[in-house]
Amino acid sequence: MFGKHLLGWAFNPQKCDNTFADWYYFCELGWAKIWAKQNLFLELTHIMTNFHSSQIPIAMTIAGSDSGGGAGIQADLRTFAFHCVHGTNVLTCITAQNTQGVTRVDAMSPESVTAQFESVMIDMRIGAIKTGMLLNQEIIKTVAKKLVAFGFGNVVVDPVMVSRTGAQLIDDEAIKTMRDVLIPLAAISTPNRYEAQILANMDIHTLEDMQTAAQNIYKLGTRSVLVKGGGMTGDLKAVDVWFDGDRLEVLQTEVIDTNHTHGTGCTLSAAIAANLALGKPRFQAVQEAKNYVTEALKYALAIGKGQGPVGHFFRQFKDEMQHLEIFA
Ligand SMILES: Nc1ncnc2c1ncn2[C@@H]1O[C@H](COP(=O)(O)OP(=O)(O)OP(=O)(O)O)[C@@H](O)[C@H]1O
Ligand SMILES: Cc1ncc(CO)c(N)n1
Repeated sequence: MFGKHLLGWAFNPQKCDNTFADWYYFCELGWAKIWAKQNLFLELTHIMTNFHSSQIPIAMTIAGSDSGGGAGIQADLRTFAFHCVHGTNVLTCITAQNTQGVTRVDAMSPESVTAQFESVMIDMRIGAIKTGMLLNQEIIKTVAKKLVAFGFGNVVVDPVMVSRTGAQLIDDEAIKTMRDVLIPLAAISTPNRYEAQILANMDIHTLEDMQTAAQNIYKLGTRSVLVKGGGMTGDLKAVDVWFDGDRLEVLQTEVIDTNHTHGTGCTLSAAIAANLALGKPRFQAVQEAKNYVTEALKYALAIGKGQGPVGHFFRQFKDEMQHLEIFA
């Protein structure tokens, strides 16, 4: 394309939109250089096309919008970008939300969810998908149906049902559908403490409880499960439990002393999906994602009157914004 453009310009300079640099190039360097430049463009176009089709990892988030920008698709897309993974998104609902809570939720129609999903899937090679807030039974069923129709198995299901503070976010019917229909399609499910209590049908207070819950949830059909500890107390806040039918692992990092934990769960599942899209094995994808969340928590942003979001782009913040004292 660039080559053709340059050729057109060379034969008819008035009709093409060229820069002064190109004009100078034409006058000063002569035809031989023009042809060299054209060939360089052709070469670059070739490289870009090849890069496009085979090397750029792509992930998808099927989730809700958070107007405050800390959780939901906003957190997911930032997380994908951090991992140099192109992010696509299927919007399920729009929340009016800030660092203090959610004041309104509007659901997208199942038809819209289907159209968004199909539009992306028929055009791009998606490496991994994560699901977040799916809100109601109809949307959960729609997503499950589409995953089956496209035979897509590399899915991280973050079963957003109960907030970390224990508030139920979706109705009982939707919870049942999540457990019976979507969790069995997951490569990895990532319930928080309260979601794990519902899915495993037990109370969770100790590390042993988290381990038992992980094993119970595995029986629902998910290929592996990570029970997250953010809703626990003390050191267990930074402990997650992994079970894949074979390995039972405890993943522990340091506890970060901050109130600004909004969107940790979204960020974790998006980072897992990004790592899967990068071709990493499941357990490694989870380990690296947990380390990413821990680092992002260290640079959590003290914005708003409530719980601020984690600092997804801590690498840039570390160097450029330290002096602003915005961190938790
Ligand atoms: N204070 C903390 N220090 C270190 N790690 C934490 C802390 N709080 C949460 N985490 C980690 O963050 C990840 C997300 O877990 P969490 O239980 O907070 O998910 P969630 O409740 O789904 O989050 P969300 O707030 O997005 O709903 C887990 O790996 C958890 O261990
Ligand atoms: C849109 C959205 N998805 C997920 C969560 C859970 O953190 C949230 N608060 N908001």
